[in-house]
Amino acid sequence: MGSRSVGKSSLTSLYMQNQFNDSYYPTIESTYHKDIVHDGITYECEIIDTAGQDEYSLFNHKYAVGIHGYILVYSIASRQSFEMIQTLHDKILDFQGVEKVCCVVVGQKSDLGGVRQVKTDEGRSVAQKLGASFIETSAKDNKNVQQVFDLLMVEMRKVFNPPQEKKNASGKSSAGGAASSSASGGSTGGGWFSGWFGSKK
Ligand SMILES: Nc1nc2c(ncn2[C@@H]2O[C@H](COP(=O)(O)OP(=O)(O)OP(=O)(O)O)[C@@H](O)[C@H]2O)c(=O)[nH]1
Repeated sequence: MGSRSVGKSSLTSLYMQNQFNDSYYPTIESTYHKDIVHDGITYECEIIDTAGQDEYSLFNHKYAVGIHGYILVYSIASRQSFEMIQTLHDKILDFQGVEKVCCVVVGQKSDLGGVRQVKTDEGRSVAQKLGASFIETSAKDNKNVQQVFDLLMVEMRKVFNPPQEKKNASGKSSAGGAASSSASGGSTGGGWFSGWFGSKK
């Protein structure tokens, strides 16, 4: 999610199809499916590329129900798009009725350093304030695109499918590896998140 033209579709299509398009076609909404392997577990993921938002856009309730994580994108060349990050995050919390969501804040178009309006540190500190991960990317230069989705997987795994504690021979607990999580899949408690974030294998 994020303001118009910050590069949400470009990030998604690069990640899904390894394609970048210089032309701009405003998105209505596109949904993609991908099996993502993270830490040895395959997750069936649904990725929704939304239309660009502004502060007056109505929040579509389907972006709150059954969604496990958010990629909030701004352009480093647009302060206005940066200011939308907090607004969007507030709307998400409001609609979900929770105090925290899994989130990655993305400063897109890092190739436009010459017309930068948002410093890297500003992006990082807003992400910190929201308890989110942070990364700057350039879809144009194919820089850090894969990492955006990896970071979100890390955030979501921590919350929805954490490695289980294992007892070792001495009886002491240690964090389990990937295999220990595979049986539980995404059903770590049911409720609103027991949708697609389930392990496949
Ligand atoms: N310089 C530069 N341009 C980019 C980058 N990513 C996308 N663009 C361009 O920015 C424009 C908008 O990109 P989109 O991916 O359509 O943006 P969007 O956020 O999906 O736009 P909406 O659908 O309106 O919300 C296009 O012309 C892209 O080619 C980037 O990393 N650097």
